[in-house]
Amino acid sequence: MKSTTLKLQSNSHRLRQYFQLAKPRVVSLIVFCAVIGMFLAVPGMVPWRILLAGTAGIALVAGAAAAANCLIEQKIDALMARTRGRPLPQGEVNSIETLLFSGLIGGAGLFMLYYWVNPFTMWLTFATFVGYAVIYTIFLKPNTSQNIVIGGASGAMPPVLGWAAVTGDAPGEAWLLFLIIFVWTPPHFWSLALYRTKEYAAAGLPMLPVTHGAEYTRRHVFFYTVGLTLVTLVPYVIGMSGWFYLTSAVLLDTMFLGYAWLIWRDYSDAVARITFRWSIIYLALLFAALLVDHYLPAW
Ligand code: HEM
Ligand SMILES: CC(C)=CCC/C(C)=C/CC/C(C)=C/COP(=O)(O)OP(=O)(O)O
Repeated sequence: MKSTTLKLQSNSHRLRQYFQLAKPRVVSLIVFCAVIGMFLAVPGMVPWRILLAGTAGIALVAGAAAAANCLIEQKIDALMARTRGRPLPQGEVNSIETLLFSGLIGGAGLFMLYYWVNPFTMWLTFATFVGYAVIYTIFLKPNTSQNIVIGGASGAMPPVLGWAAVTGDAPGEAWLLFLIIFVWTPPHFWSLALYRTKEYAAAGLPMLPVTHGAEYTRRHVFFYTVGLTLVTLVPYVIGMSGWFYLTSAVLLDTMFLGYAWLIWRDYSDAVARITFRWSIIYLALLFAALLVDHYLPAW
């Protein structure tokens, strides 16, 4: 009896470790943005098969990409306080197990997308996987301070994937949502990098504050946030969204600009931490506003 309980406990511990490899918190916001892309693609309800298989497929492939990133970066992860506790540096799982896990869930996700959604979405999602797990993780991240700007393209793909899942197409509106996440990524990441510069330097990663200094990075956070503000107004300007979205975007942008201004002109690690946390809440609320606006009667 006691040994059965212990075995169950250790099984659930192992499951939790595998779950952690898939970076579940980041992936949940990615999936949220993809699902909103699905709803924005059509006037009425998204067909259930597309909603369920599309969501599960994109989540599985995003989780596989995150696990592949953990596999490739295990040595670097062991060097940084923020990432040291991950399952690979802790020895909770090994490289082969991680490879199998990533291949298995990624393969299952691609299969679902191909057969239950459409082949176009499967190929786009596969390209996104390669963009993050190979191009960003192996080539960009260790080699250029623009790593997250270029690599941000794969993180920005979810709304396009969602849109493609429903329509089999990727029109301009979907790419506008892509652009929002693309321009959001630098202030999101660089605010974290600013208060973790020493860790990145110790790990030998050429993140912007390591290569170009804090002042340069702080200015870039501010100007990217100005760019983000402008891009987030476009859905209203082109008639894709209405007043509810515009009001929400202006409020959210004002907060973000306020934090970004403080980062530039009155920096403290505490402000950078808050800005990083805010960037996540901001993106979730902005996409939620797009969704609510989509179903509100025209104002
Ligand atoms: C190249 C693009 C990106 C980079 C370099 C990046 C980097 C990071 C880093 C370093 C963290 C800290 C995780 C930690 O505390 O251990 C983080 C957290 C987070 N990121 Fe990003 N990110 C990117 C894109 C995205 C995208 C596209 C999304 C969602 C649409 C996203 C959502 C999140 C969320 C929700 C968290 C919080 C996770 C938590 O609380 O554990 N990120 N990001
Ligand atoms: C198929 C699909 C939708 C894929 C999505 C790709 C994906 C998981 C993008 C998220 C970006 C992300 C977790 C960046 C973390 O940066 P990092 O890896 O530099 O952070 P770390 O230092 O925490 O590992």
